[in-house]
Amino acid sequence: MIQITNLNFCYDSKKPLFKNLNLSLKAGHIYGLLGKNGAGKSTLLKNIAGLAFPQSGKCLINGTESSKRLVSTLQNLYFIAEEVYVPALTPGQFLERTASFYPAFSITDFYSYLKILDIDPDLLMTKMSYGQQKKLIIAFGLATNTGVLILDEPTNGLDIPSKVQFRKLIASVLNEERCIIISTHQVRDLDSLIDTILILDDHRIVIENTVDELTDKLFFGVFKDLTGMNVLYEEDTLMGKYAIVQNTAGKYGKMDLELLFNATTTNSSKLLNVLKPTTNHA
Ligand SMILES: Nc1ncnc2c1ncn2[C@@H]1O[C@H](COP(=O)(O)OP(=O)(O)OP(=O)(O)O)[C@@H](O)[C@H]1O
Repeated sequence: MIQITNLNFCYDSKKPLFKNLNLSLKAGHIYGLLGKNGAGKSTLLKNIAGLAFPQSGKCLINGTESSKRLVSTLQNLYFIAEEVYVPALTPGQFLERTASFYPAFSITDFYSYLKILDIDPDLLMTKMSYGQQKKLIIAFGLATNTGVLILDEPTNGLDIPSKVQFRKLIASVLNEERCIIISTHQVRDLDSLIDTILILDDHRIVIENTVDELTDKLFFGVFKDLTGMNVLYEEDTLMGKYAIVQNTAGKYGKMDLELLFNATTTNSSKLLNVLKPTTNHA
């Protein structure tokens, strides 16, 4: 659905942000995009959405370059930026003016999402708190029913009950035709939701694996003794070593996204070598 090939992008020619970045995203998945501050997550999402333009390389959505900003592409794409800005309209007025840009928009879904997220449909959006504004835009984005839904740090500003509702809603709107990409630092908010992990580091995507692929190859756990194991990353804890080891025994374990992120962004070569054979760029 989304195909990025040899993407080169920089804001300042002396500081390239992406160097020949490649990525392939399919419908029917929820992708979690992780990376350190300044790694370029928001910029990558903007390139996908046709809001930033590559110096070279291509970003295709269903075979069309998103930088062309064709109506057919834009009406099938919704991008929720990290910072939301709202006009002085009620949700109903906002819907009347903008929903028609999205042919698959569902008014029923919109009001139902507002109810679930506890948003007053009659309140002026500018009179809402930041968290309420963000939830309103999320409700609108989900109701567009676009094939591509991009959310940049969606849980920032959401309280705990709203995060729970957000997770439920996202899981409920995924279908075989929809590709959802979520960038986040709040890994604990989303680790049960994301089915494929993307880690952006050092100008490229270093991890592009499903959670199943990762838990097949890696085992996450606390160990008293790591002798004889292929230790890929370890942190000291009071209970022993919290480590990622190569899963040679085919054991089933739960992935710890935070530990994976720390491993990838500190010293990743051993870990990446273990993942290499199954890294899927299809
Ligand atoms: N409009 C812009 N003009 C110039 N430089 C920019 C612009 N937007 C972002 N940058 C720079 O590009 C780099 C990547 O920024 P970006 O916001 O994409 O990173 P990020 O991974 O989303 O960061 P964070 O996790 O802090 O939100 C940063 O060094 C930032 O300063």
